[in-house]
Amino acid sequence: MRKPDGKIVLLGDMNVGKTSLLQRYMERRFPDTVSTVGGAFYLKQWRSFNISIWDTAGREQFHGLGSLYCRGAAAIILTYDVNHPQSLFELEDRFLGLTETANNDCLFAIVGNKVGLTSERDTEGGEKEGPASGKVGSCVSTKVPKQVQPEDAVALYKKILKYKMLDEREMPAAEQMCFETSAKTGYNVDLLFETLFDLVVPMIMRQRAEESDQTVDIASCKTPKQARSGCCA
Ligand SMILES: Nc1nc2c(ncn2[C@@H]2O[C@H](COP(=O)(O)OP(=O)(O)OP(=O)(O)O)[C@@H](O)[C@H]2O)c(=O)[nH]1
Ligand SMILES: [Mg+2]
Repeated sequence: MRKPDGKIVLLGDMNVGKTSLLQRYMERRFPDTVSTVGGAFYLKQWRSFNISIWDTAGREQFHGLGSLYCRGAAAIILTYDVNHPQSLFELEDRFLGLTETANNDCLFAIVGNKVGLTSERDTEGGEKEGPASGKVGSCVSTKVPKQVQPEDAVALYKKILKYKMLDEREMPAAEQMCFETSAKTGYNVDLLFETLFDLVVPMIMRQRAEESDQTVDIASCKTPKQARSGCCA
């Protein structure tokens, strides 16, 4: 298998929908998930480049692995659940510190997943409590009001650039890098991943160009003996 040319890592609290987002994008479906153990990756070919996309476990017990997965990352997707403000706070408190091992010019996307989440309420207006409640009746779906607003994500993005001492003028704008998604319906999921691929590809090309500048072409190098002229050559 060819070594990936670039790496993108999904980070965020358990249950925010990291695995679901990745499966929605790569497999075009929204299957039942189980909480991730450790990490796993998909390979995506984008133009002529191979990009690995890493899914990580949000569970506290796997926290220590996060910085290993972030090593050499070109982009990190910090994921939260728009219905759980705590999951946004956790990004700053618990997950940002794991990104120290990423590339110096690593990009950050802030993703609020589960937009348009609905809860089923019966016609009396009470919230459906699931099969155990024993309630029977006609149900209507109502949208759960979002608990986290896009401005909160934008504020976090700007804070991250400051924390990383990255120049805001040289980085993609917050509006380009903050997304609201639904892994369930697919809303904005392609946009998220493909925006990142398009940003990561020039980084890979730049890195390659820098590496080839530093490479010494042994064949074209003359040994001191060959280079010398005169009677002893
Ligand atoms: N309604 C709705 N549910 C979602 C969405 N995304 C994920 N879920 C549900 O949220 C739960 C958790 O999703 P996962 O993708 O497993 O979450 P995770 O972030 O990978 O969790 P860990 O692996 O434990 O870190 C599952 O029951 C999903 O079906 C979404 O966009 N909308
Ligand atoms: Mg998972």
